[in-house]
Amino acid sequence: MKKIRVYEIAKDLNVSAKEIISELNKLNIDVKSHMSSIEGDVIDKIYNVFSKNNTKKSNVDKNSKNTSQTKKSNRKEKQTNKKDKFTKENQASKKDKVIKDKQDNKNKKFNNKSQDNKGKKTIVKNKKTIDRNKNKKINEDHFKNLQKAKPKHKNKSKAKKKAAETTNLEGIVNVTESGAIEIPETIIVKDFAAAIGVSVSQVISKLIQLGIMASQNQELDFENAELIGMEFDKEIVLKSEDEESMEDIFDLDYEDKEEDMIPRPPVVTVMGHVDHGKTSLLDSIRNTHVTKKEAGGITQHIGAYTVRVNDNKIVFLDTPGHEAFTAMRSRGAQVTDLAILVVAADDGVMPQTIEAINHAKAADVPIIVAINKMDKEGANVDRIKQELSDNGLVPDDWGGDAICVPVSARTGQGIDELLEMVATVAEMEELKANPNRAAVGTVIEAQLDKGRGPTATVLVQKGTLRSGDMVVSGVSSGRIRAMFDDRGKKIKKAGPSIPVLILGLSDVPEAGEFIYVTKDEKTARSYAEKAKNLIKADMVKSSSNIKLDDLFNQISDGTIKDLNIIIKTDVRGTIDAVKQSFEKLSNEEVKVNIIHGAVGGITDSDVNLAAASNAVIIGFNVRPSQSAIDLANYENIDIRTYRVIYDAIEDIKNAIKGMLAPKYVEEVIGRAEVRAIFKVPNVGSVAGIYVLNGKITRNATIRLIRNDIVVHEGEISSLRRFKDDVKELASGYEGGLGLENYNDVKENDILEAYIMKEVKK
Ligand SMILES: Nc1nc2c(ncn2[C@@H]2O[C@H](COP(=O)(O)OP(=O)(O)OP(=O)(O)O)[C@@H](O)[C@H]2O)c(=O)[nH]1
Repeated sequence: MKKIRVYEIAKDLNVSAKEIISELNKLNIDVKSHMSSIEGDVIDKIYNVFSKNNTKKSNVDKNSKNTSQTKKSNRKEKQTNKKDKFTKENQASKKDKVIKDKQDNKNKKFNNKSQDNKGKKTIVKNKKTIDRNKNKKINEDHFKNLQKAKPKHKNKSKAKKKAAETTNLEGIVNVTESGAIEIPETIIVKDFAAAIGVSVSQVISKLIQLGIMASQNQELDFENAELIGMEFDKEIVLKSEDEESMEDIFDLDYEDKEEDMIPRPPVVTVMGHVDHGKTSLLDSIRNTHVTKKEAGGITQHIGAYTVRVNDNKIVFLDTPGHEAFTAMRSRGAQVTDLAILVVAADDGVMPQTIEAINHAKAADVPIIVAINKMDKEGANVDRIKQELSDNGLVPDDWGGDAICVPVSARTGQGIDELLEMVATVAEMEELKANPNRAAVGTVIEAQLDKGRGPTATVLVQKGTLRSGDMVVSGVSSGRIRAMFDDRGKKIKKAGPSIPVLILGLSDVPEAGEFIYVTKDEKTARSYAEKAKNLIKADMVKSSSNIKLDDLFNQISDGTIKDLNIIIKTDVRGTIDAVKQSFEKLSNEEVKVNIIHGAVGGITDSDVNLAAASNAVIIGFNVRPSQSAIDLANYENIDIRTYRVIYDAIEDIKNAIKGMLAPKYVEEVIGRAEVRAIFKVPNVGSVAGIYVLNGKITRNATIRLIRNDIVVHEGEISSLRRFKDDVKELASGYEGGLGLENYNDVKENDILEAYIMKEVKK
């Protein structure tokens, strides 16, 4: 039988899930949350309660079946419904009132700048005729431009570029042969206004009439854009994805000629098991102290440092060591020319040592082993060499090709020799790059700095990066406002293999993402915009996947329970690390899914996603906005924030314990004797009791024992001491006790109180 979730009906009826639940409860139908589902005639009943017309209901039917209809026709239908709502908004029907009340409440609750929609609507109405005439003129001019820019020849990208020069919306908007305007899944309000050739304020006014408060820089989804388009008599269609790669379209990278290449410094990653001394080794090499400053004493972020050995430079990436950072570490190995594998001489080859060996091997990166903590008692080089051999890394003095150097980060023993080995191996690798070209690099780490905005550590790989260059990395673009080297010194340029911290990006880029210098601002912006739309489309896809049959069926079958998590962090690299750690907590009964991860504070849209997919939100070093907190309270969404990953893992572990089908055992907490019976009008019998042992609590279940036989079992309806309601009565006290739906209590009966206690697995 077809099932529909409460929130889906709420959405369709445009009322809150709470209202639906309360109506269902009135109908004696037991539903607990917006994720509960109802079926059969209950669906009809609830639609009747809300006096819904049949068209709407059949929409939900169709959506829930989700079979034959294409996405496009669904959209069309929804659009027609919305359009109806939109144009008939002044009719004071009951439904409209519900919608409006809800909207007003929402605005009051979640939008600090609550506005008087009514007033605005009147103004818009009066201006409507004038606006329409004005629009006509703007539209005609605009369309002339767009039509002019419409591709007339076969060379797609050239035509696109030309179109963009006129519309300044390259990569975002196109005009089809039939004159329809192609837009992506989401579009910025001001871009949309430009695309349809009306003023931004006109679009915003229409949005307000739809109950959407949006500024010119906010995003509009396709459905609303389509609706607004109709108001201006424009056909809006969804743009199909390009198959050409973004880098090709924007002409951002190319192969260098051999004769342009010159030697560059090696980039080295230090890897190894937790606490084997990676940070200490780098400290010893750089002679600074990093460990003390780190939260929880664990290296959380990738840093990069340049050191000088004789006349050569070596660049070190300080990759974090704990298992939680496996994903980041593997990224580190990909930009790396050489890996130093730290193995503590007193501890030996451990799981993460093996993992590190595999990462380096997969990336085809040579490994130098630093056998650390040689100053410690119990340091045993031969044992370590044996263990390395057992794991496919045969030391050179044992006939293999793995160079092993015994060191001590504490005393400095062997450090010079280690660096010399690095320089020698790097020389054999003949590492080269062309410094005279537009720079291409990789983002090693990125974060949101309170004072300076988005910052990124970039490892330049080709060309020379300069302060003032226009760059783009995924969705983030901007002109480099300032550039610093690894010692915090402001610099003007950086060549191949040099790590730099850059300021001036629009957003926090993703660690592991390429960063390109572009010829101008327009190219960078268009690239970033396109990347944003691609990601958004992916997110829409993946979030709707979560809501669909798969998950739903799995949960309702009871074959699997899912814990969905949304992660928000201050640093991009943490997302993958946390994702891995959390997903490892999955077991046979609970599956942990990270459904979304992003950098930045916890916003309303995170809460909405959590509500739609029944997820909890976990933040690292970020906080929810006030409106997200309000919305989360309203939607009953759990938001948890942490500073250290391990605390979060601990909490999730416990949450999982709670989610595992709990086992309960009965625990008797006390006994009382009935010494008198009182008849209370409108209430029934109340037993005057004396607590013999333990205690009687208000939430306990009572077993009524008469002559050693259980004659009744049930809940307590009242528990009093003198005239006051109490939560419990302790041993030796007297009081009054009423039993739910039971009046046949007799003197000398024994009341045994018990609770059901969960047994943790
Ligand atoms: N005796 C001795 N102790 C060392 C040496 N190197 C590191 N340690 C100690 O080992 C502990 C771990 O060192 P870290 O440098 O933090 O290890 P790590 O591998 O960077 O650890 P994570 O960042 O947590 O992965 C610290 O207490 C260091 O003082 C060494 O050569 N000799």
